[in-house]
Amino acid sequence: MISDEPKTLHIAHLGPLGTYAEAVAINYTNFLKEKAEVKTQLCPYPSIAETLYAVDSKETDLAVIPVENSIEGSVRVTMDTLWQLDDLQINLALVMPICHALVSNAKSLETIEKVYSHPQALAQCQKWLNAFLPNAQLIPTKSTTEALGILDQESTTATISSKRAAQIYNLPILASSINDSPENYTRFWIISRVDVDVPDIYPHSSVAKSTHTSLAFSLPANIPGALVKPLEVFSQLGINLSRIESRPTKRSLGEYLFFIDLEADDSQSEIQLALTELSKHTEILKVFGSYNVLQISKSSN
Ligand SMILES: O=C(O)C(=O)C[C@]1(C(=O)O)C=C[C@@H](O)C=C1
Repeated sequence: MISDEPKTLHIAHLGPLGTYAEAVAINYTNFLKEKAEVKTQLCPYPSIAETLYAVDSKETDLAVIPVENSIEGSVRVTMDTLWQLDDLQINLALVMPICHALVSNAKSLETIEKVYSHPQALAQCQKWLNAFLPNAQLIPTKSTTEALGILDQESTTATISSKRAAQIYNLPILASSINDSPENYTRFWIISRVDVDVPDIYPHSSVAKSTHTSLAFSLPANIPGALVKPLEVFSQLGINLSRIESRPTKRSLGEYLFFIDLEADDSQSEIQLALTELSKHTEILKVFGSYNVLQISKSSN
């Protein structure tokens, strides 16, 4: 018998409970419920790489992954893992305002000896940490919530987490808005396998056309001008780049992969032409697809 029950979409995100990635997944789930009447189940994973492996191995349909932060730049593990995997595509970008808090049972800042958090969060609060906790040991964790469980046993320990996480774990906030710039945003991508039909969150609107396309490539040879040729393809076709990042190929020192975001939709004829041209000047070319960008409101984390 064929069931009329809508399929439940499983969405992988960095856990445990209370991460920023989970807050983004909740927002995305609300969009899906409202616009496409889809059921979802959130699936926390212990690391960002594992959320991508979950989609790749068909354990989940989608993954929410952090890509880039306005203070600290790219999330390197995201780029490195995306490059390793094939057949994944970006469906949507969500930009989340990030407001960090210092969470601790300590009576005052003076008694704090250790601060745990995700390296991105520690880096986004460097100046504040130098100014207010110059002697504290900074300990990187896999997420901003991984160490929240130990705070009840350790009164000289703190974490950098969201206000929402402090509420979920019922823990006190010792200092709020501790990121070095109040304009702190992280861009996340919603990733699926290319063969998965992801519901359209704009079914009845005119916002159908995608605004961005992302891709990555390696170069055929490490010679002068090797990067100029691929970049010229975009300038000659009048396609604007909104981001370019390099990562080591991990094959030999000084060899790089390039990650590029374009302000265009890959169904446009210029982009089709650009991709054909680009394949002539690159060694491996991976196109992660076209998507729209949505802003999440400040009250969400
Ligand atoms: O640890 C979390 O809460 C995350 O969702 C990860 C992450 C990141 O990797 O950038 C997401 C947003 C913030 O920039 C800090 C950490």
